[in-house]
Amino acid sequence: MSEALALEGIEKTYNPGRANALTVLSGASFELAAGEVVALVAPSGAGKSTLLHIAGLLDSSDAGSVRIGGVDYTGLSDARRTAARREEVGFIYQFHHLLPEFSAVENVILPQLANAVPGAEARAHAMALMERVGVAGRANNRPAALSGGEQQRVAFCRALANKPRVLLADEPTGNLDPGTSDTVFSALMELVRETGLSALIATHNPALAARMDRTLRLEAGVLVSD
Ligand SMILES: Nc1ncnc2c1ncn2[C@@H]1O[C@H](COP(=O)(O)OP(=O)(O)OP(=O)(O)O)[C@@H](O)[C@H]1O
Repeated sequence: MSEALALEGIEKTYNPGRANALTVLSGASFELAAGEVVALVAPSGAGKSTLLHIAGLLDSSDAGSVRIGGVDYTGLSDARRTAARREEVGFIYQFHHLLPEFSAVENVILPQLANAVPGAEARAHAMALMERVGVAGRANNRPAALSGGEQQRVAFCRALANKPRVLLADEPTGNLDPGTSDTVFSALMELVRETGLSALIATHNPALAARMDRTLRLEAGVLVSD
């Protein structure tokens, strides 16, 4: 199976050399195969968000390497890393972070325009994604007019709009009540499976973790496979 994402020996210390220095990652390594969906589980504050930000090239590590699609981005220019982030990675956060002044469908179209997809094609793709997760009927509403579950479904569509190689999600349904979380998570999993996407999904919820292919635990700065 080919590799979608690989971390090797990732180290990260906040405030290095200071009295409040905090080592969060101390040699974290793992590989995500193409099409694999992996749960990332750890106690609060253990460093899940830090790890996801480094894996998605939003933050740099102090040591170690990040490969996406076989390309090692360690030490590459900010321009290369920014382009890879836009083309290869989709992010979903606990809160939707949709742009409030744009409609739901426009939020899904915008990242495609940044990748030079023609407008009509971007709109058709956005509507197809929104149809698949049951929010096409809300396409022309602004995020504030949508329910929490609908907002998060639109955020899934936005993350998948550029057909990324890797999806990174940080508690993607953590902000929703348990019932809504379950149905919205099912919609996400269907979308991920249909598109054959590789995903690393942080969750505190053991029932959601059990629905993924395997679980990685972040313990004392390293990743341990269950
Ligand atoms: N920019 C920063 N500067 C200093 N310390 C930070 C910074 N970002 C995170 N930390 C600290 O690093 C540790 C790991 O944070 P991180 O957000 O990665 O944890 P997490 O596992 O995602 O937590 P949670 O599950 O609560 O979201 C925490 O103790 C946090 O306070």
